[in-house]
Amino acid sequence: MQLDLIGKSYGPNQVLGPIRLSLTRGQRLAILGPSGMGKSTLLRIVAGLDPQFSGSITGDDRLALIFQEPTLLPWRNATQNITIPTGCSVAQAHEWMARVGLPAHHNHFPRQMSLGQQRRLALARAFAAQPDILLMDEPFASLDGETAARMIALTSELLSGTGAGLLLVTHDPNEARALEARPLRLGGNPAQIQG
Ligand SMILES: Nc1ncnc2c1ncn2[C@@H]1O[C@H](COP(=O)(O)OP(=O)(O)OP(=O)(O)O)[C@@H](O)[C@H]1O
Repeated sequence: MQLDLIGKSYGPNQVLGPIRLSLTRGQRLAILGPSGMGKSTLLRIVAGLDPQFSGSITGDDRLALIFQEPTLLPWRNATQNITIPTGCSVAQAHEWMARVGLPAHHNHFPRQMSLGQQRRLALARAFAAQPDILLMDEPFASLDGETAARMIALTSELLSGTGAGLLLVTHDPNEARALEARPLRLGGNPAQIQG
């Protein structure tokens, strides 16, 4: 994936300036910066969710996206939350659930699962899509320290096991360090990557 961003504005407000990013399988990058700096805006552009920017994105990598909220389907059980969006088989969904530590939750609905379990299900769903690059927007926020540390370790293990790359958006440099992601700090107005 190669991003050549010239700029991104919301109406008259230019949020992002020129930014070049390139990322491939096996590489890990973290976009750091304070609240409101444009981190989520940048990730949404990379994810293809926001076509309204000037510049270009090239590459045919398969992407999977994880937001802060697990964004699960409330009326589908855990297995269907993986099979429906990814098109994988039930057996594959169950295998991913086992890998994230949810072997006994096949028929649970999201509301019957803790936030930490829902996050693990979202992680299983993302990997079931067999991404080349995983895009994550503050995925460990609002988890207690121990749960966040376990999720980070699990994410790192699955990235290494599958060879997927990572683009992580976070305000927390410790998360980037724990995931061995190269930190890129957004700053300035409009925001760019600072030296
Ligand atoms: N849909 C929108 N319309 C107008 N302005 C927006 C929109 N989305 C974001 N912005 C503005 O763009 C700027 C960057 O927002 P963004 O959410 O990308 O920042 P962030 O670094 O991800 O912040 P946070 O860490 O708080 O999530 C902010 O000033 C925000 O108010």
